[in-house]
Amino acid sequence: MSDDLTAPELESESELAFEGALRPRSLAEFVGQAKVRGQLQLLLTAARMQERTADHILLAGPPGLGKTTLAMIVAHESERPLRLSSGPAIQHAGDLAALLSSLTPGEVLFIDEIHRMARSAEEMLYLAMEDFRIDIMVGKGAGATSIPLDLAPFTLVGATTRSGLLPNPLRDRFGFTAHLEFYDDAELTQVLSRAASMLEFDIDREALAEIAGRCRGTPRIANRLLRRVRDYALVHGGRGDVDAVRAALELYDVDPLGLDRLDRAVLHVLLERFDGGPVGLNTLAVSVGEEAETIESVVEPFLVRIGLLSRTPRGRMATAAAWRHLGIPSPARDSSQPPSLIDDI
Ligand SMILES: Nc1ncnc2c1ncn2[C@@H]1O[C@H](COP(=O)(O)OP(=O)(O)OP(=O)(O)O)[C@@H](O)[C@H]1O
Repeated sequence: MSDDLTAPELESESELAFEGALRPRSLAEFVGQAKVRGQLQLLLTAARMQERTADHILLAGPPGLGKTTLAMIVAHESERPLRLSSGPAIQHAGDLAALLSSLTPGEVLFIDEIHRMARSAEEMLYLAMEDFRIDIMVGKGAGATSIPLDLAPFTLVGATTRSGLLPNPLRDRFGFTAHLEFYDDAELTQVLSRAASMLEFDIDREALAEIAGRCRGTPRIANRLLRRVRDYALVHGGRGDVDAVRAALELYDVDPLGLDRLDRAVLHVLLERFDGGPVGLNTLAVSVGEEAETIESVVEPFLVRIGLLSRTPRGRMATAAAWRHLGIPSPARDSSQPPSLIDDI
Protein backbone atom coordinates (compact mmCIF):
# COMPACT_ATOMS: atom_id res chain seq x y z
CA MET A 1 0.00 0.00 0.00
CA SER A 2 1.40 3.37 -0.95
CA ASP A 3 0.53 5.01 2.37
CA ASP A 4 2.62 2.54 4.31
CA LEU A 5 5.80 3.58 2.57
CA THR A 6 5.92 6.90 4.37
CA ALA A 7 4.63 5.69 7.75
CA PRO A 8 7.37 6.15 10.34
CA GLU A 9 6.26 3.06 12.32
CA LEU A 10 7.51 -0.45 11.68
CA GLU A 11 5.21 -2.05 9.09
CA SER A 12 5.80 -5.81 9.05
CA GLU A 13 7.83 -8.79 10.25
CA SER A 14 9.81 -8.79 7.02
CA GLU A 15 10.70 -5.14 7.61
CA LEU A 16 11.86 -6.04 11.11
CA ALA A 17 14.29 -8.60 9.69
CA PHE A 18 15.44 -6.15 7.02
CA GLU A 19 16.03 -3.44 9.63
CA GLY A 20 17.91 -5.87 11.83
CA ALA A 21 20.41 -6.49 9.05
CA LEU A 22 20.98 -2.77 8.50
CA ARG A 23 21.25 -1.61 12.10
CA PRO A 24 24.51 0.10 13.02
CA ARG A 25 26.26 -1.89 15.78
CA SER A 26 28.41 0.85 17.33
CA LEU A 27 28.21 4.56 18.08
CA ALA A 28 30.86 5.16 15.42
CA GLU A 29 28.63 3.57 12.76
CA PHE A 30 25.52 5.45 13.94
CA VAL A 31 24.91 8.35 11.57
CA GLY A 32 23.90 11.85 12.75
CA GLN A 33 22.62 12.85 16.24
CA ALA A 34 26.16 14.03 16.97
CA LYS A 35 25.26 15.58 20.29
CA VAL A 36 23.48 12.49 21.60
CA ARG A 37 26.30 10.26 20.39
CA GLY A 38 28.86 12.37 22.25
CA GLN A 39 26.75 12.36 25.42
CA LEU A 40 26.25 8.59 25.30
CA GLN A 41 29.91 7.97 24.58
CA LEU A 42 30.90 9.91 27.69
CA LEU A 43 28.34 8.19 29.88
CA LEU A 44 29.35 4.70 28.73
CA THR A 45 33.09 5.36 28.97
CA ALA A 46 32.78 6.73 32.52
CA ALA A 47 30.77 3.67 33.58
CA ARG A 48 33.35 1.35 32.02
CA MET A 49 36.23 3.15 33.76
CA GLN A 50 34.49 2.81 37.12
CA GLU A 51 33.46 -0.78 36.40
CA ARG A 52 29.81 -0.08 37.19
CA THR A 53 26.57 -0.27 35.23
CA ALA A 54 25.79 2.82 33.17
CA ASP A 55 23.11 5.26 34.36
CA HIS A 56 19.56 4.73 33.17
CA ILE A 57 18.90 6.33 29.78
CA LEU A 58 15.69 7.71 28.31
CA LEU A 59 15.50 8.02 24.52
CA ALA A 60 12.75 10.37 23.38
CA GLY A 61 11.67 11.15 19.83
CA PRO A 62 9.39 10.27 16.94
CA PRO A 63 9.27 6.70 15.53
CA GLY A 64 12.00 5.44 13.21
CA LEU A 65 14.82 7.77 14.32
CA GLY A 66 16.96 5.09 15.95
CA LYS A 67 15.86 4.55 19.56
CA THR A 68 15.93 0.74 19.39
CA THR A 69 19.19 0.89 17.49
CA LEU A 70 20.76 3.07 20.20
CA ALA A 71 19.57 0.72 22.95
CA MET A 72 21.29 -2.16 21.14
CA ILE A 73 24.41 -0.05 20.77
CA VAL A 74 24.42 0.76 24.51
CA ALA A 75 24.43 -2.97 25.29
CA HIS A 76 27.02 -3.74 22.64
CA GLU A 77 29.38 -0.95 23.67
CA SER A 78 29.05 -1.86 27.35
CA GLU A 79 29.61 -5.52 26.43
CA ARG A 80 26.49 -6.47 28.35
CA PRO A 81 23.54 -8.64 27.32
CA LEU A 82 20.37 -6.91 26.21
CA ARG A 83 16.81 -7.76 27.26
CA LEU A 84 14.01 -6.37 25.10
CA SER A 85 10.54 -5.55 26.36
CA SER A 86 7.86 -2.94 25.79
CA GLY A 87 5.34 -0.89 27.75
CA PRO A 88 2.27 -2.65 26.32
CA ALA A 89 3.72 -6.03 27.39
CA ILE A 90 3.91 -4.84 31.02
CA GLN A 91 0.28 -4.63 32.05
CA HIS A 92 0.68 -5.65 35.71
CA ALA A 93 3.29 -5.05 38.38
CA GLY A 94 3.80 -8.84 38.35
CA ASP A 95 4.94 -8.74 34.69
CA LEU A 96 7.62 -6.26 35.62
CA ALA A 97 8.64 -8.13 38.77
CA ALA A 98 9.18 -11.30 36.72
CA LEU A 99 11.26 -9.38 34.18
CA LEU A 100 13.40 -7.50 36.71
CA SER A 101 14.08 -10.49 38.94
CA SER A 102 15.37 -12.52 35.99
CA LEU A 103 17.98 -9.94 34.91
CA THR A 104 21.63 -10.95 35.21
CA PRO A 105 24.15 -8.49 36.75
CA GLY A 106 24.85 -5.55 34.45
CA GLU A 107 22.20 -6.47 31.89
CA VAL A 108 20.72 -3.69 29.74
CA LEU A 109 16.92 -3.70 29.87
CA PHE A 110 15.23 -1.95 26.96
CA ILE A 111 11.59 -0.95 27.44
CA ASP A 112 10.14 0.45 24.22
CA GLU A 113 7.04 2.67 24.45
CA ILE A 114 7.68 2.99 28.16
CA HIS A 115 4.83 5.53 28.48
CA ARG A 116 2.38 2.68 27.84
CA MET A 117 3.37 0.64 30.88
CA ALA A 118 0.71 -0.01 33.59
CA ARG A 119 0.66 2.56 36.39
CA SER A 120 1.21 -0.08 39.09
CA ALA A 121 4.34 -1.29 37.28
CA GLU A 122 5.60 2.28 36.97
CA GLU A 123 5.60 2.63 40.72
CA MET A 124 7.56 -0.60 41.12
CA LEU A 125 10.05 0.65 38.55
CA TYR A 126 10.85 3.81 40.58
CA LEU A 127 12.29 1.76 43.42
CA ALA A 128 13.99 -0.72 41.09
CA MET A 129 15.75 2.08 39.19
CA GLU A 130 16.87 3.86 42.32
CA ASP A 131 17.80 1.08 44.74
CA PHE A 132 17.83 -2.09 42.58
CA ARG A 133 15.13 -3.45 44.84
CA ILE A 134 11.42 -4.20 44.54
CA ASP A 135 8.72 -4.91 47.07
CA ILE A 136 6.51 -7.84 46.14
CA MET A 137 3.03 -7.73 47.64
CA VAL A 138 1.73 -11.04 48.91
CA GLY A 139 -1.92 -11.48 49.85
CA LYS A 140 -4.74 -8.96 49.71
CA GLY A 141 -6.49 -6.46 51.99
CA ALA A 142 -5.55 -6.18 55.69
CA GLY A 143 -3.43 -9.35 55.59
CA ALA A 144 -1.26 -8.20 52.68
CA THR A 145 2.49 -8.02 53.32
CA SER A 146 5.34 -6.84 51.18
CA ILE A 147 8.47 -8.90 50.71
CA PRO A 148 11.58 -6.98 49.64
CA LEU A 149 13.61 -8.53 46.83
CA ASP A 150 17.10 -7.39 45.85
CA LEU A 151 17.82 -7.14 42.13
CA ALA A 152 21.02 -7.42 40.16
CA PRO A 153 22.18 -3.94 39.08
CA PHE A 154 21.00 -3.14 35.55
CA THR A 155 20.82 -0.25 33.11
CA LEU A 156 17.35 0.67 31.98
CA VAL A 157 17.02 2.15 28.52
CA GLY A 158 13.51 3.49 28.05
CA ALA A 159 12.19 4.71 24.71
CA THR A 160 9.20 6.94 24.18
CA THR A 161 7.57 8.83 21.36
CA ARG A 162 5.52 10.76 23.94
CA SER A 163 7.86 11.91 26.69
CA GLY A 164 5.20 14.36 27.88
CA LEU A 165 3.10 11.38 29.02
CA LEU A 166 5.76 10.09 31.41
CA PRO A 167 5.13 10.93 35.06
CA ASN A 168 7.79 13.19 36.56
CA PRO A 169 9.00 10.69 39.18
CA LEU A 170 9.81 8.23 36.38
CA ARG A 171 11.44 10.84 34.16
CA ASP A 172 13.57 12.09 37.06
CA ARG A 173 15.05 8.67 37.67
CA PHE A 174 16.81 8.56 34.32
CA GLY A 175 20.39 9.79 34.59
CA PHE A 176 20.29 11.04 31.03
CA THR A 177 17.57 11.88 28.51
CA ALA A 178 18.44 11.96 24.82
CA HIS A 179 16.11 13.87 22.51
CA LEU A 180 16.43 12.50 18.99
CA GLU A 181 15.93 14.97 16.16
CA PHE A 182 14.85 14.45 12.55
CA TYR A 183 17.83 13.89 10.23
CA ASP A 184 18.92 16.34 7.57
CA ASP A 185 19.38 15.37 3.92
CA ALA A 186 23.16 14.96 4.18
CA GLU A 187 22.79 12.57 7.13
CA LEU A 188 20.05 10.61 5.37
CA THR A 189 22.24 10.31 2.28
CA GLN A 190 24.88 8.78 4.54
CA VAL A 191 22.34 6.35 6.06
CA LEU A 192 21.25 5.38 2.54
CA SER A 193 24.78 5.02 1.25
CA ARG A 194 25.67 2.67 4.08
CA ALA A 195 22.47 0.62 3.55
CA ALA A 196 23.01 0.45 -0.22
CA SER A 197 26.50 -0.92 0.19
CA MET A 198 25.28 -3.50 2.71
CA LEU A 199 22.59 -4.54 0.22
CA GLU A 200 25.21 -4.55 -2.58
CA PHE A 201 22.98 -2.20 -4.55
CA ASP A 202 24.85 -0.11 -7.09
CA ILE A 203 23.27 3.34 -6.84
CA ASP A 204 24.79 6.74 -7.53
CA ARG A 205 25.17 9.65 -5.13
CA GLU A 206 22.64 11.86 -6.89
CA ALA A 207 20.03 9.13 -6.68
CA LEU A 208 20.70 8.71 -2.95
CA ALA A 209 20.25 12.45 -2.42
CA GLU A 210 16.97 12.27 -4.33
CA ILE A 211 15.71 9.55 -1.97
CA ALA A 212 17.00 11.47 1.07
CA GLY A 213 14.82 14.45 0.16
CA ARG A 214 11.73 12.25 0.19
CA CYS A 215 12.05 10.35 3.45
CA ARG A 216 10.67 12.85 5.94
CA GLY A 217 13.85 13.11 8.00
CA THR A 218 13.46 9.46 9.09
CA PRO A 219 16.05 6.67 8.55
CA ARG A 220 13.36 3.95 8.70
CA ILE A 221 11.53 5.55 5.75
CA ALA A 222 14.88 6.05 3.97
CA ASN A 223 15.68 2.35 4.14
CA ARG A 224 12.17 1.45 3.04
CA LEU A 225 12.25 3.73 -0.01
CA LEU A 226 15.69 2.39 -0.90
CA ARG A 227 14.25 -1.11 -0.95
CA ARG A 228 11.53 -0.09 -3.42
CA VAL A 229 14.06 1.67 -5.66
CA ARG A 230 16.26 -1.41 -5.59
CA ASP A 231 13.25 -3.55 -6.66
CA TYR A 232 12.55 -1.12 -9.47
CA ALA A 233 16.13 -1.19 -10.73
CA LEU A 234 16.16 -4.99 -10.53
CA VAL A 235 12.93 -5.47 -12.44
CA HIS A 236 13.76 -2.88 -15.09
CA GLY A 237 17.32 -4.10 -15.51
CA GLY A 238 18.69 -0.65 -14.83
CA ARG A 239 21.07 0.95 -12.37
CA GLY A 240 20.12 2.90 -9.32
CA ASP A 241 20.04 6.38 -10.80
CA VAL A 242 17.84 9.44 -10.40
CA ASP A 243 15.47 8.24 -13.13
CA ALA A 244 14.93 4.96 -11.29
CA VAL A 245 14.27 6.82 -8.03
CA ARG A 246 11.76 9.16 -9.65
CA ALA A 247 9.95 6.38 -11.50
CA ALA A 248 9.84 4.04 -8.50
CA LEU A 249 8.64 6.65 -6.05
CA GLU A 250 6.09 8.05 -8.47
CA LEU A 251 4.70 4.53 -8.72
CA TYR A 252 4.32 4.51 -4.94
CA ASP A 253 2.89 8.05 -4.74
CA VAL A 254 5.81 9.51 -2.80
CA ASP A 255 6.39 12.99 -4.18
CA PRO A 256 9.65 15.02 -4.26
CA LEU A 257 9.07 16.38 -0.75
CA GLY A 258 8.05 12.98 0.63
CA LEU A 259 4.33 13.72 0.66
CA ASP A 260 2.12 10.69 0.14
CA ARG A 261 -1.38 10.34 -1.33
CA LEU A 262 -3.19 11.43 1.84
CA ASP A 263 -0.94 14.44 2.49
CA ARG A 264 -1.58 15.63 -1.03
CA ALA A 265 -5.33 14.96 -0.80
CA VAL A 266 -5.50 17.15 2.31
CA LEU A 267 -3.60 19.95 0.60
CA HIS A 268 -5.69 19.72 -2.57
CA VAL A 269 -8.93 19.98 -0.60
CA LEU A 270 -7.56 22.87 1.43
CA LEU A 271 -6.43 24.79 -1.63
CA GLU A 272 -9.10 23.94 -4.15
CA ARG A 273 -12.21 23.69 -2.04
CA PHE A 274 -11.42 26.15 0.73
CA ASP A 275 -9.15 28.64 -1.03
CA GLY A 276 -6.29 27.79 1.31
CA GLY A 277 -8.32 28.05 4.55
CA PRO A 278 -8.76 28.68 7.34
CA VAL A 279 -10.81 25.53 7.72
CA GLY A 280 -11.60 23.37 10.76
CA LEU A 281 -9.98 19.97 11.31
CA ASN A 282 -13.26 18.03 11.17
CA THR A 283 -14.37 19.64 7.92
CA LEU A 284 -10.99 18.84 6.42
CA ALA A 285 -11.17 15.23 7.62
CA VAL A 286 -14.69 14.67 6.25
CA SER A 287 -13.67 16.20 2.93
CA VAL A 288 -10.89 13.65 2.41
CA GLY A 289 -12.83 10.76 3.96
CA GLU A 290 -10.40 10.20 6.85
CA GLU A 291 -10.61 10.22 10.63
CA ALA A 292 -9.86 13.63 12.19
CA GLU A 293 -7.37 11.88 14.46
CA THR A 294 -5.37 10.51 11.51
CA ILE A 295 -5.20 13.96 9.96
CA GLU A 296 -4.16 15.51 13.24
CA SER A 297 -1.56 12.96 14.31
CA VAL A 298 -0.19 11.68 11.00
CA VAL A 299 -0.69 14.27 8.26
CA GLU A 300 -0.52 17.63 9.99
CA PRO A 301 2.72 17.33 11.96
CA PHE A 302 4.70 16.66 8.79
CA LEU A 303 2.95 19.35 6.71
CA VAL A 304 3.51 21.88 9.50
CA ARG A 305 7.14 20.80 9.94
CA ILE A 306 7.99 21.35 6.28
CA GLY A 307 6.11 24.64 6.20
CA LEU A 308 3.16 23.77 3.95
CA LEU A 309 0.46 24.18 6.59
CA SER A 310 -0.11 26.34 9.60
CA ARG A 311 -2.49 25.86 12.50
CA THR A 312 -4.27 29.03 13.50
CA PRO A 313 -6.98 29.70 16.07
CA ARG A 314 -9.41 29.99 13.15
CA GLY A 315 -8.43 26.66 11.58
CA ARG A 316 -5.87 25.14 9.24
CA MET A 317 -4.31 27.34 6.57
CA ALA A 318 -2.12 26.56 3.59
CA THR A 319 1.10 28.57 3.29
CA ALA A 320 2.43 30.18 0.11
CA ALA A 321 4.80 27.20 -0.20
CA ALA A 322 1.82 24.81 -0.37
CA TRP A 323 0.36 26.62 -3.40
CA ARG A 324 3.78 26.57 -5.04
CA HIS A 325 4.38 22.90 -4.27
CA LEU A 326 1.11 21.76 -5.83
CA GLY A 327 1.58 24.18 -8.73
CA ILE A 328 -1.80 25.85 -8.16
CA PRO A 329 -1.95 29.63 -8.61
CA SER A 330 -2.83 31.30 -5.32
CA PRO A 331 -6.14 33.25 -5.61
CA ALA A 332 -6.13 37.03 -5.18
CA ARG A 333 -6.51 37.83 -1.50
CA ASP A 334 -8.68 40.45 0.10
CA SER A 335 -6.59 43.58 -0.42
CA SER A 336 -7.18 44.66 3.19
CA GLN A 337 -4.99 41.75 4.31
CA PRO A 338 -1.46 41.59 2.93
CA PRO A 339 -0.75 38.09 1.54
CA SER A 340 2.46 37.70 3.53
CA LEU A 341 0.47 38.18 6.72
CA ILE A 342 -2.06 35.53 5.73
CA ASP A 343 0.68 33.04 5.00
CA ASP A 344 2.48 33.69 8.26
CA ILE A 345 -0.49 33.37 10.64
N1 LIG B 1 21.45 6.98 12.94
C1 LIG B 1 21.20 5.93 12.16
N2 LIG B 1 22.12 5.48 11.30
C2 LIG B 1 21.84 4.44 10.48
N3 LIG B 1 20.67 3.77 10.48
C3 LIG B 1 19.73 4.17 11.34
C4 LIG B 1 19.94 5.26 12.23
N4 LIG B 1 18.83 5.44 12.98
C5 LIG B 1 17.97 4.50 12.57
N5 LIG B 1 18.50 3.74 11.59
C6 LIG B 1 17.81 2.65 10.90
O1 LIG B 1 16.42 2.94 10.88
C7 LIG B 1 15.66 1.80 11.23
C8 LIG B 1 14.73 2.15 12.37
O2 LIG B 1 15.47 2.45 13.54
P1 LIG B 1 14.93 2.07 15.01
O3 LIG B 1 14.17 0.77 14.98
O4 LIG B 1 16.10 2.13 15.91
O5 LIG B 1 13.94 3.26 15.27
P2 LIG B 1 13.07 3.56 16.57
O6 LIG B 1 13.28 5.01 16.89
O7 LIG B 1 13.37 2.58 17.64
O8 LIG B 1 11.60 3.36 16.08
P3 LIG B 1 10.30 2.98 16.97
O9 LIG B 1 10.00 4.20 17.81
O10 LIG B 1 9.24 2.70 15.93
O11 LIG B 1 10.66 1.76 17.77
C9 LIG B 1 16.67 0.70 11.54
O12 LIG B 1 16.76 -0.14 10.42
C10 LIG B 1 17.99 1.38 11.69
O13 LIG B 1 18.99 0.59 11.11
